[in-house]
Amino acid sequence: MTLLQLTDVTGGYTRKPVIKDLTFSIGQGELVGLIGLNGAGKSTTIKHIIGTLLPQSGEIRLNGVTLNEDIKKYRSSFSYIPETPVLYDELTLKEHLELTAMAYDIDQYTLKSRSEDLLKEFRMEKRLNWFPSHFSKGMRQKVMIMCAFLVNPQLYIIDEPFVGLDPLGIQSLLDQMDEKKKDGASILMSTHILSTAEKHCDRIILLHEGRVRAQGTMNDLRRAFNMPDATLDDLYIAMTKEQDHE
Ligand SMILES: Nc1ncnc2c1ncn2[C@@H]1O[C@H](COP(=O)(O)OP(=O)(O)OP(=O)(O)O)[C@@H](O)[C@H]1O
Repeated sequence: MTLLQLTDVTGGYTRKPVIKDLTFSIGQGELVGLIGLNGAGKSTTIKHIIGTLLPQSGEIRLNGVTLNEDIKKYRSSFSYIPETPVLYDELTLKEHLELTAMAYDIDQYTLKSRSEDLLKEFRMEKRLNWFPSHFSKGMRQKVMIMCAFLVNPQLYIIDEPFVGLDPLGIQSLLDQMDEKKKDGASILMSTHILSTAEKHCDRIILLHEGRVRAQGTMNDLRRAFNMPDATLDDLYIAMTKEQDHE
């Protein structure tokens, strides 16, 4: 079943569009990678999906509704992990988790049991009463990740999840993502770590200058580029060369 559907979405920050005629979908239980060069429009696409930017034309449906039709249903269907962590300086890690629970109507019992698992998984149990100013970059990222997983939504939207995490943190995140997928949740992640994307994504969307250059499984992409044995790195470089010819 389709959870997220973008249809001919054009949008950006000014009247000049950054993303153009984007059409793609994410099904239940799917991990989809959003891949493209710096400036290709990955973060801009994500901003449209989470509703901080509105499409100039086209439509985004999540769980069957657009943001305008049912803002509550739309918003509660996803959680978002931004590229740069956004934390409250005056709240401890524990308070960040509590605030998230409050915002999403998560009861105390669920908060406690989910938090315990996440704190252990991300090796943050001893830092519950710390403030963000004492966290390293990776730890700040982990706070955002834990808050997103605490919510247990149908769709996770993750912008550049692996930057700043140590190898254990990356493995924990991949494990969490795998577990959520098994429970039927969907994940959209943008990343430049192509080997990880190739290994873990069910489908990949290759964005090029704001348009979908190709999408599908690795085999679909290989066919689209006519490169039968290519890795995602090979395909990516081929796409870059297309740009150089223009
Ligand atoms: N706040 C903004 N206002 C105006 N233009 C912006 C803004 N943010 C990004 N852009 C422009 O939108 C285009 C796409 O940027 P975007 O951040 O979506 O790329 P990206 O694919 O996420 O890149 P990266 O891999 O570097 O994160 C770029 O040309 C960029 O200059």
